[in-house]
Amino acid sequence: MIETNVSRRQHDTFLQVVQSYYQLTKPRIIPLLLITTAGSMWIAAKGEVDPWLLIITMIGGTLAAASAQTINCIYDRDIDYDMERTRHRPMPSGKIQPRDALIFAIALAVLSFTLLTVCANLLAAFLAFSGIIFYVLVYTHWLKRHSTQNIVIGGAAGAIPALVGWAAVTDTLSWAAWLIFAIVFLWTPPHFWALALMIRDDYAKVGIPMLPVVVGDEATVRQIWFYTVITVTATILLFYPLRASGIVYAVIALTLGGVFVHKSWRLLQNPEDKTIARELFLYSISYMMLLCLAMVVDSLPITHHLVSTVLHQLHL
Ligand code: HEM
Ligand SMILES: CC(C)=CCC/C(C)=C/CC/C(C)=C/COP(=O)(O)OP(=O)(O)O
Repeated sequence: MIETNVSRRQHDTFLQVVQSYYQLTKPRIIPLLLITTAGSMWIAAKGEVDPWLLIITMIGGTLAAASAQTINCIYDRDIDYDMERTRHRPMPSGKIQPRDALIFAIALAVLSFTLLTVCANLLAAFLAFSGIIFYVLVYTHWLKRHSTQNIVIGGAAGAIPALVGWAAVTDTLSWAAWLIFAIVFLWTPPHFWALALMIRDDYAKVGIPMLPVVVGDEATVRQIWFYTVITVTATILLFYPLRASGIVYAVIALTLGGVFVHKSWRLLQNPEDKTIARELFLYSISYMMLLCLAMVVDSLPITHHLVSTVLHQLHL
């Protein structure tokens, strides 16, 4: 009886440790990073992605993003302890020691680099690795605590998975790859600042110069509006002039973009309204998810077939 209780306790402890390491990687953000990678891969492969390459790239991307987030958690453990939202993360709550977390992060980075090099290509591996370096050095170390442009410039790290996907398929980077990168890059300010409007006081408390803390709500929503409009404009360039995606993508991108611009416009009219800010933040996530899904669907051979049949029927 006593033995059973002891082993159950050990089992519980083991599970708790695994769970803490899992939380260290900020796992809820990773699926969307992978969706941008997938959108890029499908366009690069003209709708016919090698399933094995897809799985490898997803695993390699996950490991790289998890490594980057873990190092960010180590670096930010002081401010994470002071903020309500992040206080219960494994580092500030003392569940994991910084040294152990660093070993974990290095192991993840090495695994990611090795896997992508061996099973995809060196360019994809280097890009994923550069994502870790950029997120840690440029965003977390250099900009996050020192500039209101922290997430604009630092946001480039979050757009790198799109390049990883393209590189994994073609072993090169084209204009279309850079455009998908630009779309995620330009989308990041509306995504994050909408949230930052809601949690401004938390950031102010720890002295992080997020835009709403420094310039206030009105100036922030003007920036959100600007970036939303150019994000939506950028999405259309994939259809014309690049012609990397077709009409199905263009229609979906315009529809999703219209809603994005509308929500951003409402916020511009009501800068203090936290409900609208929250709506915009939540929509930004669905927007990116559906936009990438549209890239995938549009690239499929069956979609091309259906579109040409319809155009033929319409004598176009
Ligand atoms: C510098 C750039 C970015 C910053 C500062 C940022 C910041 C944040 C923050 C603070 C949250 C709330 C998370 C929480 O409550 O713990 C969040 C949520 C989220 N972010 Fe971002 N983000 C950035 C870029 C991205 C990118 C590039 C993606 C994916 C393409 C992304 C996807 C998400 C998702 C899916 C959520 C919702 C997670 C949930 O369900 O809780 N973010 N972001
Ligand atoms: C290819 C590759 C490895 C790319 C890495 C991309 C990456 C990890 C992007 C994450 C962006 C993000 C969610 C930042 C959170 O900011 P924060 O850390 O300031 O948020 P917090 O306030 O919740 O701590």
